[in-house]
Order: sequence, then C-alpha cells, then structure tokens
Amino acid sequence: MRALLQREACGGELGEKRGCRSQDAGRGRAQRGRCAAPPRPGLRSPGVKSSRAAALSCSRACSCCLAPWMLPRPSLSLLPRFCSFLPIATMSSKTSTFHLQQPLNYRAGARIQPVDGSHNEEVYEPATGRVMGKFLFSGEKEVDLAVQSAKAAFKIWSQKSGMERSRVLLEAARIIRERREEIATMETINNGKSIFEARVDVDISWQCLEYYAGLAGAIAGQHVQLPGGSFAYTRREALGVCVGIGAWNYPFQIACWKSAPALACGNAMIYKPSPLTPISVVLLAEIFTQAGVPNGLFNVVQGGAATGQFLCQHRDVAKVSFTGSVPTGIKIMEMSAKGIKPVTLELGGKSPLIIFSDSVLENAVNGALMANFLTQGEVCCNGTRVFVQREILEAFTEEVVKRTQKIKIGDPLLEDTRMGALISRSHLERVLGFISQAKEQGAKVLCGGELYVPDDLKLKNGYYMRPCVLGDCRDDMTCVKEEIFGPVMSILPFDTEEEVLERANNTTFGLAGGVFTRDIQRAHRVVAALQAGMCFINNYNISPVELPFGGYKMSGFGRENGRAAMEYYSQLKTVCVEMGDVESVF
Ligand SMILES: NC(=O)c1ccc[n+]([C@@H]2O[C@H](COP(=O)([O-])OP(=O)(O)OC[C@H]3O[C@@H](n4cnc5c(N)ncnc54)[C@H](O)[C@@H]3O)[C@@H](O)[C@H]2O)c1
Ligand SMILES: C[N+](C)(C)CCCC=O
Repeated sequence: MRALLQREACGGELGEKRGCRSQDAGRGRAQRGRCAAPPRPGLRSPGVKSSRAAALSCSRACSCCLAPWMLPRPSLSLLPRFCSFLPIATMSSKTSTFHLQQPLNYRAGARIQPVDGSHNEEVYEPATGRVMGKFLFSGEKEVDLAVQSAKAAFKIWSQKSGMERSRVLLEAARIIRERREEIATMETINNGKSIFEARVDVDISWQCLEYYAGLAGAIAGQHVQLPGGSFAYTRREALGVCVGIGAWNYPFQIACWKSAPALACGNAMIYKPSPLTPISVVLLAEIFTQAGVPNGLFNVVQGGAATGQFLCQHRDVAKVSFTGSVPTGIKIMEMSAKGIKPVTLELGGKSPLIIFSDSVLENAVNGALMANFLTQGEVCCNGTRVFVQREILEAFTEEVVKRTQKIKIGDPLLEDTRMGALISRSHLERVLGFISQAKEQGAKVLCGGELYVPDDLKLKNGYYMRPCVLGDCRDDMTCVKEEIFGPVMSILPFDTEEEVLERANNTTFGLAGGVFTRDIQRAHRVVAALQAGMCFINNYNISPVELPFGGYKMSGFGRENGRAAMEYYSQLKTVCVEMGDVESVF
C-alpha cells in the first residue's frame, strides 16, 4: 500500500507508525479499562448525559468513557494497540511534519494517476498554512474509466446476498476502528479540526458501517396474496453506480454516510471529495478493498466542479448524493434532472436554537456552544440563530460569553485544543467579513471575532480566529440571515412562543432546529412547528447513526443515516405472478 502522507519526523509512513513506539507506550496499556481522564468541567450528575460528557473529555476512547452514541459495540479490542503506539496523554504534535504523496485517485482497487488529469491543485494544512503537496484534477476520460470499473464491480456485488455484503462492511468497520488514530490524525492535518473531534468523526463513521451492515441482511420485499392463488411480491433492488460528492467539513464521515448505505443496498459508488480535503477518503477506499469489496466497487475521483459535472452527467450513473452548498445543490439537481437521476441533497442551513426562560441554564449554554463551535463552526446544521427568552437574556449571554472566551484555540493535534484552524485563508477572511458587516449593521461583538495567532511560530500562518458571540442582533441583519459557516453565534431576544416560531421559520433554509425548555408539552409543540428536518430537544448536534438526517426547504431532501437512507439507495420492483389462465378482454 502506498502511503498518502509521509512523516518526516520518524521517517516512516503513517500507516506503518506502529513501529514508532514511544517511551510512554506502557502507560496507555496500563490505563485501559479505567479512565484517568479528568471530568469535564460542568459535569454534574451520573447517567447518560454525564457519560457523553465523559466521552467528550476522554481522548483515549477507553470503554469506560465512550458513550453509546460514539461507542465501539462490542468493546474496543484493538485499543491496546493504539495506546501502545500513540500514548495520547504525552503525544506531541505532528503538525507541520507530513507531506502528501500522489496519486490520490483510486480505481479498480488501487491508487492511480488520472489518465487525463487537467491540472495540479495544492493541498494545504490549515493549522500552518503550509502546502502539503499537490494532486491532479481528473478529466472526463478518467471519470468514464471510474464508471466502467464501478459497473463491472456492481455486477458482482449486487448478486451477493445481504449477509455476504454485511460481513464485508463489518470487516471495513473493524479496520477503521483499528486505524482510528491514523485516520483522525490525517483528517485533522487536512481539515484543521481538533484531533479530539476528528476521533469522534471516525467513531461515527465506523458505527455507520456497522449499522448498515446490520440492515444489509434485513433487506426484504413484501408478499401479496391475489385472487385465485395468484400472488405478487416486491424486490428491493440496487440502483447501480451511485456518485457521492462531498464537502470539506467532515470529509471521512460524509464519505461513510454515503457509501455505507449505498454498498449495503448492493450499489457501487464513485466518490469525489472536496478538493480542499482530498486525503482521508483514499484511506476509506483502501480499507474497503482490504475488507473484501470487489475491485472498482468504491472508486475515488479527485477534482473540482468540472470533475463533479462529468460525474453527474455520465449516462451510466444511476444516482447522485451530494453534500455541499445550496448554489451547487441547485446545479446538481439541474444536471440530474436531465438524466432523470434521483438525487439526495444535503445542503446548508441557518438553523434556530430556541432557549426558553425555564431551561436549565447550564444545559442551554452547553447546547448553544455545541450548536455553534464544533469544527470551528463549519457545520451545516449549526444552530447559529440563538433565540433567548428575554427574562434570561442577560444571564445566558454572560455565561455563554464567559465559556466561549475559555475555548482553547490552537494546534489541532494537541490533546487539549478544542478549536483548530478554519479550512482556508479565503474562508477565514469571508467569516471575518461577516463580522465586520454585522458591526456595521448594528450588532455588538461580545467576544472574539478577530484573527488569532498562536504563540507557536510554526502555526503563525494558520487560519485561526477567536470564536465570536454577537449581541444586539436583529432578524434583518446579514449575519442572522446567511450561512456564515464559521464560529459566529448570533443572539436574538424573544418574548413569546408564537413570536419566536414565526421568526425561527422565517428562512429559506430548513436543516435543523433546537429547543431548550423544561416544559415537555411546549418542547414537543415547538419542534412540531419548526420547519426543519432534524430537531433537538434539550441538546444539539449529536448524531447517532440510527437517526435519519436531512433537510426541509432549501436545505435539501433525501435522508442520510437511519433506515430511511436505504430507500434512497434502492428501488422497488413489483413482480405479479399469475397462477391460472390468462383471461383476455379481446
Ligand atoms: N446538509 C449537510 O449534511 C451538509 C454537510 C456538510 C456541509 N454542508 C454544506 O456544504 C457547504 C460547504 O461545503 P463546500 O464549500 O464544500 O460546498 P460546495 O457546494 O462549494 O462544494 C461541495 C462539493 O461540490 C463540488 N462541486 C462544486 N461545484 C460543482 C458542480 N458544478 N458540479 C458538481 N460538483 C460540484 C465541490 O468540488 C465539492 O466536492 C455549506 O453550505 C454546508 O452547509 C451540508
Ligand atoms: C456530526 N454533526 C455535528 C451532526 C455534523 C453533521 C454534518 C454536517 O455538517
């Protein structure tokens, strides 16, 4: 296997770093099973919630800390290996030590250079602003070769039973678990998010594969009795070659959310990641091959808009699943319409989070932080319009500002970092531009909102900013109407339930929404009235793979995760069987 990234420090390939032992190797092993992680501040009582908080504060993924939504089931038998080569507690940062190795396309079970690569594109490390390497954008011929290879693999894979497919997916999930630290490190280096969050993303990813492995064997049709002994049955069949196009904020996770249900249903997939984050999906492709999928079943085609268009317009592509912005989603839908191809569109949002005065304040503050600052605020479903009932506006704002100011920004590979670097220089400037405009329109910056330059010299060209809380916001401000996709929370006071619902729904987006209240009837009444596909009561931004995820309105349609996704990667055939003679009306 060729390495994607080469590490200067130990001179070995990342995939081979098991030999790169540290003097603290034994410590991780000794601590397995009993976590010594300090409790997260604010952790108040035992139970489900506290175990999730513990999981968030534990960097070792040890079984005592992991909460059910991010957990190895069964237990992480591979943990000692991680602990032995990466003693988390003392691991020093590897930021600025990796170099990208070409090629990054993956076709027919191997990494290859595209046959008609149009041009080279640079890959950046957001934490340092350093160019890690270059890779080629794919042209039309390469896209066609990937489709042909996927078609051949589809013939084999679609004939397998659900249980056979299930076993391969389970093996892929096992390998992801085994390589958790390596994948998370790579994601952090390429995306800029904290290693702490990247590990959670990897856990959600292998859980997704396990979940769909479980459903693969359960795919079944219906039997219908007809008059005279005749009958009918339905078959749920695969679509064929599906295309997945992803965004840069959750590169590995998005690829798993698409490929797991696609492969479980018997399809092949060609995946095009964002050109900003081309790396981790190649690992996924290698893992699928290692797990036993036929060569060509999961291919990776690197490129930008033009490559994406070749994929969407290819006559042998049966379906397109897209995650990205609304403007690109519109183009994808237009292209797919010409070929009558079904599409799943997971698009942007500007979601409301409604906090009533009877909320548990500490939970509401935690919820607002979770709703705004994961992955540097670059999260589609973030609850960035935080509506706070006037009675608690002052107390809530004071606490949220205090907590935001304490967020540890910096080298994303360090264990205690909670906010890393934004994806690119231009995106950072765009986010800061929204804040300047908000000030001009009358908002008050309560904290953050400016560039952050870490003390560590190697990080001085990284794309960091201090997370921002905006007060004195009004519904007509740009920062309240448009998706910023950065760490910017807008606080908006409200007085009544009726008023806040009207304002919360006054948007063309409809991805998510949340409510904090102790009034159980109000909670359900409010989420029923919210025009959003994913709603949270007394929490925000958790994403168990069992739950369908997707938007209303211009945030898209179709669903990822949950049983629902199986319907979007399969089609229904009805077979009508006559047991008697044919009676003709002619
Ligand atoms: N709803 C969700 O699940 C979800 C998840 C993550 C991100 N997002 C959204 O994604 C956006 C940020 O991601 P982004 O900047 O990568 O989005 P983007 O729309 O710019 O790009 C997304 C992908 O589409 C490709 N692309 C661009 N133009 C194309 C074209 N004409 N034809 C085919 N492919 C094309 C890009 O190369 C990339 O791979 C935000 O709006 C965010 O809300 C949504
Ligand atoms: C895992 N989260 C935080 C729910 C994000 C889902 C993907 C959206 O960008």
